[in-house]
Amino acid sequence: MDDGGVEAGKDTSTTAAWVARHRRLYERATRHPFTVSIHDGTVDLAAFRRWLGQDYMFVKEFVAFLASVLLKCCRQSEGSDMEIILGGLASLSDELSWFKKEADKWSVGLTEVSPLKSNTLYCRFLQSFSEPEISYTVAITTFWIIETVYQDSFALCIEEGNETPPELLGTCQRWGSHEFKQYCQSLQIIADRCLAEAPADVVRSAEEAFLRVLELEIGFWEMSSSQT
Ligand SMILES: Cc1ncc(CO)c(N)n1
Repeated sequence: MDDGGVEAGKDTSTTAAWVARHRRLYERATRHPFTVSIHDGTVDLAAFRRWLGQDYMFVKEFVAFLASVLLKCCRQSEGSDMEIILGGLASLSDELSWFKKEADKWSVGLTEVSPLKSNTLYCRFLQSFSEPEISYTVAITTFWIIETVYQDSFALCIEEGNETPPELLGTCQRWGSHEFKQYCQSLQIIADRCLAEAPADVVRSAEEAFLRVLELEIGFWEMSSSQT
């Protein structure tokens, strides 16, 4: 069987194998023209402001999603995963305050923002995780890839040689930092452990969710950068 050498083996984690196998889609999500334009310093600030307002709404829904991941964790997992997820949930409190401060800075009225189509679609996907039938393995894998797309996207914008506008560096640092990367890696370790123990149909569902997140993230960047 020719799998391009990216099938999960003893040395490769399942999630790493998926990133390799779906490299092009992964890069469309993490090297999108919108975030690349932040890195290049050519970003349309109207698009950035649109992203900010939409992402605030997304993060509020993400809180509920994470609460459902936490609940599944408490019900289905022993171990120390709970502390990591709880830490992530707690840091969203800080993040919501940050959004409000940032919105002030950019004169974005958060109360007047209504969700655009791609955001609504993404939020609906997040809401579907409140179903108890969706397993902890699928949920934690989804959580990992959602965070990782932002981590990878914004890490580019603070890499050496970036032309990122100084007033956007705080945003990029929030998700692009080494600390956030370590957090994503701890989620990846949990996801891989769960996937290694999961039956094949659960692994298949988790890979489908992984792909769906990449598509939704691309849609979210598209929505932010579109002129309408
Ligand atoms: C759309 C989107 N994806 C991922 C994250 C990371 O938390 C975010 N804030 N927004």
